[in-house]
Amino acid sequence: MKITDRVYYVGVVDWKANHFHGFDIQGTSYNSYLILDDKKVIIDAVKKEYYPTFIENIAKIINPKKIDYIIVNHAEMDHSSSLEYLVKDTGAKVVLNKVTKEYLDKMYDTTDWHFMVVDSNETLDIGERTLKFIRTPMLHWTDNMVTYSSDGILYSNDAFGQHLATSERFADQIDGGGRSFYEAKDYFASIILPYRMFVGSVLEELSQYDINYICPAHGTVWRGDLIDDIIYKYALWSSDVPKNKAVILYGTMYESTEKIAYALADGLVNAGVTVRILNTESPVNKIMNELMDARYVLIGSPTMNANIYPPVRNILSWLEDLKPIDKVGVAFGSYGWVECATGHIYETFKKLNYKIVDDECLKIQFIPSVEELRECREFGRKLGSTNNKN
Ligand SMILES: Cc1cc2nc3c(=O)[nH]c(=O)nc-3n(C[C@H](O)[C@H](O)[C@H](O)COP(=O)(O)O)c2cc1C
Repeated sequence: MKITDRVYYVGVVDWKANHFHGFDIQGTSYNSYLILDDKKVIIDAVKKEYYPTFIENIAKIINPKKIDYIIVNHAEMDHSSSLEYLVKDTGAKVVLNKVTKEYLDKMYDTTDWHFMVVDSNETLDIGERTLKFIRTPMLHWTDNMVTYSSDGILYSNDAFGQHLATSERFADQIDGGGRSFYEAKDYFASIILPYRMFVGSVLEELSQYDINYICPAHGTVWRGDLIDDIIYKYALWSSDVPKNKAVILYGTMYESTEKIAYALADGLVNAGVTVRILNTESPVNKIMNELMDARYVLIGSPTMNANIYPPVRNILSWLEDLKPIDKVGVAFGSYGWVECATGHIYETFKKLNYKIVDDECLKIQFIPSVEELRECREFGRKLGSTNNKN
């Protein structure tokens, strides 16, 4: 499939992927691009099991033996595990930075591979186009880089990517880009978020280039007005500026904690706060997608075996790792005889430096009464009405 003049999509759409290291997805794609200039270049590869389709896609356009270079922007296996076959079938030189080389040498038998090791800002002339390599370490591995082609194409690897399986190749072809933006946010919230402090300098570096297409390694290609929009979104998502929004997460065995969650939501909505309620067993990427830009995080858990309910503990550990910051934290829950869950939630809030708002009315013995729920509703209303800006 053609992206632009003599640039082709040769990647593979994975329609059936529903899991990606702990995240729930509805398919994805492993994107690879073929540039036909004086030199023939492949940018990034696909997962090993999709190699037959990948090489067939290439062979439909050019004899694979004519490929001169394979650019490897990132060593992660979803892009690299087919390289052993691709290098053998093409005989092409592998262009990568020294960290990526170190990782590939560990992962595969690279004894017979021919390498060209490049550093940030080095260039490679391939005819009419010049490729420039720009290191983007920690977005999202230590080895990442992007490749800018002088015809205005940024091959961004995982940055600006989305887990999305579609027959359309361009973001603007699906809901005017809406679906791609949603999935890009999901991807950012679950994969890029802990490294968001590195995003600003990368965006600044990229601002000096004319970009007509952003071709990521997953999902759809950004072009036209959507380029500025996705760059703006990356700046926004990495800024930690919250909306007047509350995310209420809860686990429950017999729905008492759920009743508290709904009462808190009622109060917050009354105070004009946007509310999202999610069970802690929801996919973590869906939770993080909503939570990332919320001001209030309210987490509820029943007490179970003198401890926190395990599905809630699980989400606390994701929070500690992905580190969404600058939030107001509230813990709540139902218990039978001795309340033990909320202390664990507050421990996480403290680690993340959240402003904690606490009240005894949020710990309820067994099934909440009408009066207890009224108090929770009132708590939610006050929380949303007070200026809790950190
Ligand atoms: C398997 C199990 C273990 C429990 N362990 C405790 C406990 O150690 N301490 C306690 O105070 N309550 C305990 N409870 C009681 C629950 O905390 C109580 O029923 C609470 O209302 C459940 O809230 P939920 O309806 O949101 O699940 C336990 C309940 C179950 C089912």
